[in-house]
Amino acid sequence: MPNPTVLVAEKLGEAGLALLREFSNVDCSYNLSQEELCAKISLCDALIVRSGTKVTREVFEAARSRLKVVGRAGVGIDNVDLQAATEHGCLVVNAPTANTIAAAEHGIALLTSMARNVAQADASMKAGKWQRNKYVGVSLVGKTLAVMGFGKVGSEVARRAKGLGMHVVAHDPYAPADRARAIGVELVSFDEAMSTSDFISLHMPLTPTTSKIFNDDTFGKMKKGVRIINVARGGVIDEDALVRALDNGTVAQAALDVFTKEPPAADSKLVQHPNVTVTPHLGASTMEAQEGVAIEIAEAVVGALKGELAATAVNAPMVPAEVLSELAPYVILAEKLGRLAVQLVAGGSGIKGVKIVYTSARDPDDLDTRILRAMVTKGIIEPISSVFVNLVNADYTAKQRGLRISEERIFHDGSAEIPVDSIQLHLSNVESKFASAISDSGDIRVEGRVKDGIPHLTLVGSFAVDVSLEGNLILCRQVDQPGMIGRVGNILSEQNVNISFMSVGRTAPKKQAIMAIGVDEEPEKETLKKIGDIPAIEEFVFLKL
Ligand SMILES: NC(=O)c1ccc[n+]([C@@H]2O[C@H](COP(=O)([O-])OP(=O)(O)OC[C@H]3O[C@@H](n4cnc5c(N)ncnc54)[C@H](O)[C@@H]3O)[C@@H](O)[C@H]2O)c1
Ligand SMILES: O=C(O)[C@H](O)COP(=O)(O)O
Repeated sequence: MPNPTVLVAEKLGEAGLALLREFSNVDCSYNLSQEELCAKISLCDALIVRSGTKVTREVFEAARSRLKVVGRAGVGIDNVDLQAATEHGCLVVNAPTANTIAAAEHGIALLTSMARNVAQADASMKAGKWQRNKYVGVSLVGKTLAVMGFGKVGSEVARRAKGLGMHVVAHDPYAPADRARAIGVELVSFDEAMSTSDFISLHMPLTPTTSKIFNDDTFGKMKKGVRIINVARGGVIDEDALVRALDNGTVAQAALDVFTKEPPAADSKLVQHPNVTVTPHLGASTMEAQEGVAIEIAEAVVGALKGELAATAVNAPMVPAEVLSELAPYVILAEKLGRLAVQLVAGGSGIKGVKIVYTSARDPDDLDTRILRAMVTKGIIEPISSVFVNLVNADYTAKQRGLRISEERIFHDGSAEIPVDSIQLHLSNVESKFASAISDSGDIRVEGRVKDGIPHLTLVGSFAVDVSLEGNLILCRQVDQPGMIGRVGNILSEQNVNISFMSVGRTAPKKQAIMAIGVDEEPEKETLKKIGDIPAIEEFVFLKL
């Protein structure tokens, strides 16, 4: 396999680039136009951007399924079309933590410099003036600051503002009250935050709900002479309404790091307003934050390219690293069971319903099965289509194909140290090319377990077997009689096919049995035919795992 290619479309810290280069070909091409990006992207396995690149549906379409991961070297993913990414099975990862402090510090820098007219006074002095009376500021101590969006950045801003002696309230419909209480911040309603605050600092993401949430109506609810800081996203403010509020004195000052359109027009009334302090989206731009972000995103992208499940996935379930490592062998088991089950289905017999049954000693809340369900889906769909299925698009792809996947948990009286005792797949309303795979309830049924970290097949239909799920598998149903293992073994060894495992499960001595044989190589058709010709063998199937 050639090394993957990573297109880095915006400036990234050296430490991140070095990590990427260890594993991939890195193409640093900055300031690409949309057309240039679309032209390049079909040659790339990963794309890394900051906030300056729009990763639109057009980009995903132009990638023609090669693009596996988009890494956003920062927090905000409003410049990436997540729906299009998901539909194309492209994972989007971000670097959510490394620039938090930088953004919070920039928020505080804007707050303090705005209150004391630092930028305006500096410009005035550089223009040769000495205007001490013009630039009298306002004090922060004892004033009320409303933090709108009490997430990572918002809570760090709150913590720092408390240190400046401010009274801090916060509004965030999703923030836990105990986190606010721990910092000494009161969570209040939107309207209360608007009407009681001297300073309002914005820290929410740009979403359809927050778009232009600060508009004529909300400025109308604010205390006259309020001061606003925005280091979140320009789009949360209706910028024309803010200019009106500044002009009529409702808003005394604003300090803005972010704009609806970046860069804003040179003659933007907002940027040029005398009561507005602006910076060109510098919140994350410290040496320390950029090195941290570069490393965070490079690790996430390399991990995703290696097929590891990302802990900072934006369009896939976020699964903590410790859960990922604990579930790793079960992830393999789930995919192999799916792969195996679909190969047992007779041609022309479309699969509609799949039930996944987990037996586990864990409390349902302690077992996150989303990855396992995604991997079963991958195992079922990939062998019968050209679609690339991963954690990102598994549910979407299943739905598109009319595949209903349900899950059931059965409590197993064992150790809760082990996340899953067994995984069973039931494929309903299908015929099987290996009749013995049909269980008493009429479904194709396979079951597996993890033993010593290795996935094993433990049940086919109603037959207990025990064979590790590696390489390829031959399943034979035979009349249980001595010498069968030797006969099949001889046929395979004649063609130099190495047998890795063998297991026989029978209903009763001398009755029917299922022989499961693990083989490293794929036997030729002629060899398989010879096995089928053994009189005691009633049916057999060759399965690729
Ligand atoms: N200027 C910069 O360079 C810079 C740097 C870092 C982050 N940011 C931006 O800052 C914002 C916050 O980043 P973060 O890392 O703290 O994200 P975060 O996800 O940790 O926090 C966002 C918070 O906003 C809350 N929220 C969502 N909808 C809300 C609403 N309608 N009203 C109030 N709160 C709402 C969420 O519950 C969450 O707690 C993002 O927009 C991010 O893109 C900008
Ligand atoms: O969302 C973010 O992380 C910040 O807005 C930083 O964006 P940037 O990487 O373009 O500086």
